[in-house]
Amino acid sequence: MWRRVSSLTQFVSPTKSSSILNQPAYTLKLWESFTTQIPNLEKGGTSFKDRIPFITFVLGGPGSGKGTQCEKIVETFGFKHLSAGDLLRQEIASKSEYGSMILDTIKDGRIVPSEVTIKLIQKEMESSDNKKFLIDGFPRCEENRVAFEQIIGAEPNIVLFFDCPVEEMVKRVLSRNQGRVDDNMDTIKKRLKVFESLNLPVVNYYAEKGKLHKICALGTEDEIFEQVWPVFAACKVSFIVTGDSVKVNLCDKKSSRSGADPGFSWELLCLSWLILPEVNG
Ligand SMILES: Nc1ncnc2c1ncn2[C@@H]1O[C@H](COP(=O)(O)OP(=O)(O)OP(=O)(O)O)[C@@H](O)[C@H]1O
Ligand SMILES: O=c1ccn([C@@H]2O[C@H](COP(=O)(O)O)[C@@H](O)[C@H]2O)c(=O)[nH]1
Ligand SMILES: [Mg+2]
Repeated sequence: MWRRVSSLTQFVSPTKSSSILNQPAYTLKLWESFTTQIPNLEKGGTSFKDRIPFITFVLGGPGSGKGTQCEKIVETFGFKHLSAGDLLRQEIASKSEYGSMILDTIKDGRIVPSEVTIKLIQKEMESSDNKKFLIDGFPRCEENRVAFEQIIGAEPNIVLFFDCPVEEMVKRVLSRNQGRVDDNMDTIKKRLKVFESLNLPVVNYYAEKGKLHKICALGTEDEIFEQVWPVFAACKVSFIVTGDSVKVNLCDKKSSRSGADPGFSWELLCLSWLILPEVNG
């Protein structure tokens, strides 16, 4: 038996709401893709295979902290992290047919052909049980973006953009010390040019579509995550169907955070009215 979740208004904070997530239709779709155990109402069960992926693109210049924040998002919200750069570096390490081309391209700060990168991302997405993906450092240009939509047949639900001053990015990359072939001044200059001329148009495209969440990438890692957290927190609600009742749990990490508000929970409100049939009368 389904029961309407009561007292949802306590979670609703309209003043903090994000424009895109305010739309009921979008919210419903977002919910379907974000929840890991959403009940399949028609079949009366949970269909993991049929779940729609929830895709987050994570964008920002070299050294802006994408990878660092992705680790925190994974830890807190259980996403699968797919760093396009890491996938390409794995190709180099495995000496695959594209390995030397990828190495030359990365050394020169250029962009690897879309088909190569997307094939690697696609393989990871298809083989993952997790359907919530953080795609880090991709798309790098408009051509990447269009090719992803065509090949994967999906658009991102959310786009994060880590906005960082150039001097800070250079400082971070030069002190990264991970032995990357592109962490040197010569390549950094090229990467920054590519970022400005090719990455930023993608960022602007998603801003115009209302999907962009711009994060100020200055500050400590924790301070930055304070801005990232609310973007996902409103979606992180798990359903536990137990017999004739439905429990809704807000993000379990909420109480451990200092001073941040989860933002809003229009999702919960919409769920109350749209998803859960009121069987109990
Ligand atoms: N908020 C921060 N303050 C200071 N240093 C940071 C911060 N966030 C990350 N770093 C450090 O900066 C370096 C670059 O961070 P990270 O690798 O996460 O960036 P990135 O955006 O993934 O870069 P790239 O695009 O080159 O892969 C790392 O050494 C990381 O430890
Ligand atoms: O989608 C992508 C992602 C990366 N590259 C190339 O790899 C390097 C390093 O990428 P990071 O995200 O900084 O790890 C990047 O400069 C490009 O040369 C790519 O071509 N396409
Ligand atoms: Mg990175």
